[in-house]
Amino acid sequence: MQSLAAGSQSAVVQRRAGFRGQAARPAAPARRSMRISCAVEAAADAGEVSIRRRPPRGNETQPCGPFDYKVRGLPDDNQPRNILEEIVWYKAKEIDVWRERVPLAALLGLAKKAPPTSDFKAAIAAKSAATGKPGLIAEVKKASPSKGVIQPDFDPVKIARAYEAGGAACLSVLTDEKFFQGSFDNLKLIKAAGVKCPLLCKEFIVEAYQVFKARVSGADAILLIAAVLPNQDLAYFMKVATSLGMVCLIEVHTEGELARVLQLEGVEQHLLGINNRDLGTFKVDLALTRRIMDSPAGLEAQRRGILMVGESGIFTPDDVAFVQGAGVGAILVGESLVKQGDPAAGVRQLLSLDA
Ligand SMILES: O=C(O)c1ccccc1NCC(=O)[C@H](O)[C@H](O)COP(=O)(O)O
Repeated sequence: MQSLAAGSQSAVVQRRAGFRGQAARPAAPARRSMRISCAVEAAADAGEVSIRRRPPRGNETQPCGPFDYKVRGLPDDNQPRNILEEIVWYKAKEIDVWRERVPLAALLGLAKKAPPTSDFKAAIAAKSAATGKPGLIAEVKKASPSKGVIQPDFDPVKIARAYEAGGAACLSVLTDEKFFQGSFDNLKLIKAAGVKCPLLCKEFIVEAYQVFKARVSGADAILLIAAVLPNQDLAYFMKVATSLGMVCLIEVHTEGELARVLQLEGVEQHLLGINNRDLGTFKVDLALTRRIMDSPAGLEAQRRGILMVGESGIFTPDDVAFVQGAGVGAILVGESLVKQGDPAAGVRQLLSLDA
C-alpha cells in the first residue's frame, strides 16, 4: 500500500509538470515503479499465512485428571501438513509450561533490567564493507528435523567463539529444544561468555512471551516467520521487539509472502530473509533466492534499501557468490559451518577470506 501511494504521488507530480497541455504521462522510471508497486500489491494476495496455528479439530490428547485422554477418530486433516506446522503446534504447549514457571509479569521485569542490545544490522554492514562479501550470520545448530544430529560434539560457546574469530558478523542461536536440540540457555551462555557478535534468537515465535524471553536471554534480534504469522501479528511482534531494542529477521518462503510483508509499516528498519528450504520436502534450492529477488516484490525491497538475507543451503564460496549476485546483503549459514572440525577456518573458507 505504502509503495503504491508513493508511486501515485510521483505520477501526480509528473502530471502537474505536463508541458504545453500535452497528455501528461509519468516519466519512464516512475511508470516502472508504479508497475512494480501494482504487481507487488497483486502478489501480496497470494502470500497469505500457510501454517495453521493449531489442529483444526483440537489436540489429539485432552487432559483428564492426572492423565491424557486420547481423542479417537480424528480425521486426517487434523495432522500437521508439514514440519513447520508440527513445530508450531508443539510450541503452544511449551510456552504454557514456561509461563507457569516464569509468569509474563516477572519476565517483563527481567527484560527491563537486561543490559543494552548490540546493533545487528550495523554489524552486518561493517563486515560487508570490510570484506566485500555478504555479512555472515553463522548459526549455532546442533541438529535439525531434516538431518538429525549435525554436530555430536556440540559446545555452543566454543562454536560461537570460533565463528566470531573466523569473521562472522552476527550469530544465530537455535533455541528450539524438541526439533533442533537447541535451548535458550545456549543463548545465555554465549552472551555471558563475552562473544561480541550480535545474536539472533532462532525461535519459532507465536507469542509475545517468546520475544521477552529472547531479550532476557541475551538476543539482539528475533526471527519472525511470515508463513506462520499474519501481518497483524508481525506488526505487533515488531513493535514489541523494537521497544526492547531488538530488530527482526522476517523470513519468507514465497514471493507472495514477501509482497505481503512489504506492506508492514517500518519494515525497512528490519531484515527480510528468503529461506531456500522447502518446508514439505526439506530440499534446498538457492535459485529461490534469485527468483524472489528478481520478482516485483524483490525489486521493490531492493528499491527501498531493505537488508535482504539468503538463508539455508549455502555450502560453498560459489553458493555465496550466487546469492550475492542475486542481491542479498547477508547470508544465514548453519550446517556447512557447524559440522566442520574447525568452524573458524570454515567461515574464512566460505567467505574466501584467506585468499
Ligand atoms: O534445518 C532444517 O531442517 C529446518 C527444517 C524446518 C524448518 C526450519 C529448518 N531450519 C531452520 C533454518 O532456517 C536453518 O537452520 C538456517 O537457515 C540454516 O540453514 P542451513 O545452512 O541449511 O543449515
